[in-house]
Amino acid sequence: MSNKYVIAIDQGTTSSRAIVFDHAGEVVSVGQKEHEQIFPAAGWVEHNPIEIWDNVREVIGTALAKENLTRHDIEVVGITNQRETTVVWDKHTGEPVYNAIVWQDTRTQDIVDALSAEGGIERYKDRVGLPLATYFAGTKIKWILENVDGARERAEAGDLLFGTTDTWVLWNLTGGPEGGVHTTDVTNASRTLFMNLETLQWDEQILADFGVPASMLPAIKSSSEVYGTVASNQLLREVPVAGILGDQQAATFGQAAFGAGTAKNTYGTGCFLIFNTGQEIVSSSNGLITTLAYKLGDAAPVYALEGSIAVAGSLVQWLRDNIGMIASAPEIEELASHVEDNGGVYIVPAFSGLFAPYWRSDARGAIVGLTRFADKHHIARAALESTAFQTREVLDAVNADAEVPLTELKVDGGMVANEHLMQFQADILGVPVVRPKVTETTALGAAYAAGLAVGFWKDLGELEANWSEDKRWEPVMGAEERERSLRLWKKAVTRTFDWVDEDTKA
Ligand SMILES: Nc1ncnc2c1ncn2[C@@H]1O[C@H](COP(=O)(O)OP(=O)(O)O)[C@@H](O)[C@H]1O
Ligand SMILES: O=P(O)(O)OC[C@H](O)CO
Repeated sequence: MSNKYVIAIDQGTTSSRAIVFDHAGEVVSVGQKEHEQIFPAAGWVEHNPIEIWDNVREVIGTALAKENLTRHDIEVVGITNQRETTVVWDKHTGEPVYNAIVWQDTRTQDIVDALSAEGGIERYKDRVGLPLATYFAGTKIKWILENVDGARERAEAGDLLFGTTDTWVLWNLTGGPEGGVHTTDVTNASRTLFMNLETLQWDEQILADFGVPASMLPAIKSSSEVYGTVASNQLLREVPVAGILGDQQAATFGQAAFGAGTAKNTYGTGCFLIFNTGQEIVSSSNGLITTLAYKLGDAAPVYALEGSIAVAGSLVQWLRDNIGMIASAPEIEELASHVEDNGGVYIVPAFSGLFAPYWRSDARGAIVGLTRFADKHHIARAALESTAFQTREVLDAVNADAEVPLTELKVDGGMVANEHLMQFQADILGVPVVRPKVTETTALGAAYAAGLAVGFWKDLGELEANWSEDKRWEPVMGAEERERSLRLWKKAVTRTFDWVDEDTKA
């Protein structure tokens, strides 16, 4: 081992981070910068890809500078990313043809409706593991081709490239128009609606149905191999880039959830529970999606079931930015602690419809159970509780699909700093919730994938040994109370259905 460290780039929904890790998996240095959330219309969410790339370069510089590191201290680069968020750009100039359309964006509902007219939303589920939904990248590519002037012609002429933000960062990092590597990994490819889960190749028939030219799509590689080296005009020049994992899969890897039957739940902008099913492709009968967990070089792929929850920490952001109820996200904990319970208030944050296990794009957010008694403390509490209830519903789905119930849940992500939420989560699940010492599991997972490819770490056993428990919350709520509040939550969920119709679209 010539160099001491691995750097991971975590291109997330709210910010980009660069984190330097040592061989023990400990954080050595962090650079982080938020980017603008652009909301051009109700249901539309965009990011500026140029801002994202500028921020990625800046946070790499910050992380190195803080500890006086240079590229010579860094063995390898790993990339992890918000998944599904779609960038289309000109391969000759590197100019995006449109802003990045973010995973939460619901503008492609008409495309989903048209495609599902034949075969319903599960039309492609057997092949790709996903229902047709606005969430996935394929619908967003189609929207860009149909709505950006000249995009279809340029794509058909072979001038445009598509990528999720892993690919956008990799292409720019490795030279952009001058030889940039146009590649993604199996985990990101599995979020497009275009990758066949068995062959791990793009499905030509689905591409034809969507009208998307194959020439736009990146090569699909494993999650852990050398894709290229950083270009000569970058700070990390000549360092190999050797790991890519979508952020939720990266967190699974960083939590050392390697065996079939292991799981983790990440509480960030959204909340995503991933359950490792090993080499088996399990099709859910309970509203989960089937996805890739990871693939290490030439080894067989590892699959997973996933419960995707669109809104978790972003509800806290919404209370901060749109309502002005709090000045910072952590303040919600103090506010919620003023009351013993939610006062009968439930918030169902169906801002982008509801993802797992409902997949109801016609749902929109609701606050129910309001009386003159309810105040901001109850609202704060209900906001936090909504994340815990949504997690309970996806855990129930996992347990129903897997038949062997999970006996504890490993957690990570920005919201797990919230002790109140973690206790309530254990109460509502009825199983312990366990937080590891390193909660930057997303970046750690990408670092691990990259480090394994170049021998910085030798095997999964070495990574497992790095994992250690920080804190555990045991359930204390009685079963009757748990089931009563769950019934009320489910009643609240039904109140959000059927909201989107011709009137709301007008
Ligand atoms: N103490 C807290 N209590 C509740 N929510 C929090 C707290 N701290 C951060 N958050 C929420 O966590 C999210 C940030 O988590 P992070 O894992 O960085 O997200 P992402 O990777 O999606 O960008 C934000 O949505 C924020 O509102
Ligand atoms: O940026 P995060 O952590 O909210 O993750 C976003 C997911 O990858 C979306 O599928």
